[in-house]
Amino acid sequence: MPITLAGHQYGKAENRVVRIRRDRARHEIRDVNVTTTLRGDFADAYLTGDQSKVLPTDTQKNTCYAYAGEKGLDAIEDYGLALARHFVDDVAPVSGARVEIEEYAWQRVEVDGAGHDHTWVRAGAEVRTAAVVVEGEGEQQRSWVVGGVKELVVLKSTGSEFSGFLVDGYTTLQPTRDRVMATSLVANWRFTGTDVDWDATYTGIRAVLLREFATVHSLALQQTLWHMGRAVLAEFPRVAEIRLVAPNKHHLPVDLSPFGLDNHGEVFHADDRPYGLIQAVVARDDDPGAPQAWAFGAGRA
Ligand SMILES: O=c1[nH]c(=O)c2[nH]c(=O)[nH]c2[nH]1
Repeated sequence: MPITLAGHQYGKAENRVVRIRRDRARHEIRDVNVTTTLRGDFADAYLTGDQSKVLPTDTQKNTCYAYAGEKGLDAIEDYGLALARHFVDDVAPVSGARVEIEEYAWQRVEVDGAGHDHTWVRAGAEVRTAAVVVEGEGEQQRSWVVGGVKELVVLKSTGSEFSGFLVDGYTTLQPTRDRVMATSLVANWRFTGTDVDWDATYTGIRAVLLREFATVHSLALQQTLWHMGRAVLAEFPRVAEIRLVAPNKHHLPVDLSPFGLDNHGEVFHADDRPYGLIQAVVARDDDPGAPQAWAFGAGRA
């Protein structure tokens, strides 16, 4: 019975790196979670137990910390590119590297109307993300950068309806012209290149996603996602494609009539599960696509 090792990759997941610039009165903080994944000439480690080509995952962890110290840690996309290029360029058996980063934002504590120099409070629930892939050597080398945000939790208390849907013998849902719509958005956008003002683009895309969620009168979460994705592509020429995943966090009006009360559409049960899961990929017509950019590791989709 012929059996082959059909695929492999390995790396260090979730290196928690905090870089604080303390060489000035006003400190700066960057707080990230980094996952490295290497592909290459590593089959022997699986097939015969020969480790001679294996760069230990412990070394990969050390490299994440060393690069934060040596090269600094500013935009996570740049940090990811530097790490991925290092593994591919400087470690012989590595033919491809993928670096995934989550960033936790901190906001300066306000004291007497001013942001404190060295004290922060965690900002927002959402997490900025980046996934960088570098493959190949020299002239043949190619890179892909996917920026993103996850756990961007939003809710609108009107301006959303859901009606006119297909009805069959199992349908019980009543159409509504006015409902609460809420989601915990995951958005990932693939850049056309690496010459990008990463921080400004992140701030801009986040703002466009929120603006569209707020201002589109929604006939369905599907339509809202389409408007969000289309607006990002229209306003950010360096984005080739955006992928959106939105759990529909249902808010169900509670029947208060047993208590002799009218609800007036104001009291809801925030349902935990099940939830609708609505997804969209919005891309430019002339974009050839890049499946290499999307192979997420670290057990995450
Ligand atoms: O925005 C929605 N899209 C759906 O596909 C759907 N299905 C459902 O039951 N509620 C909703 N809401």
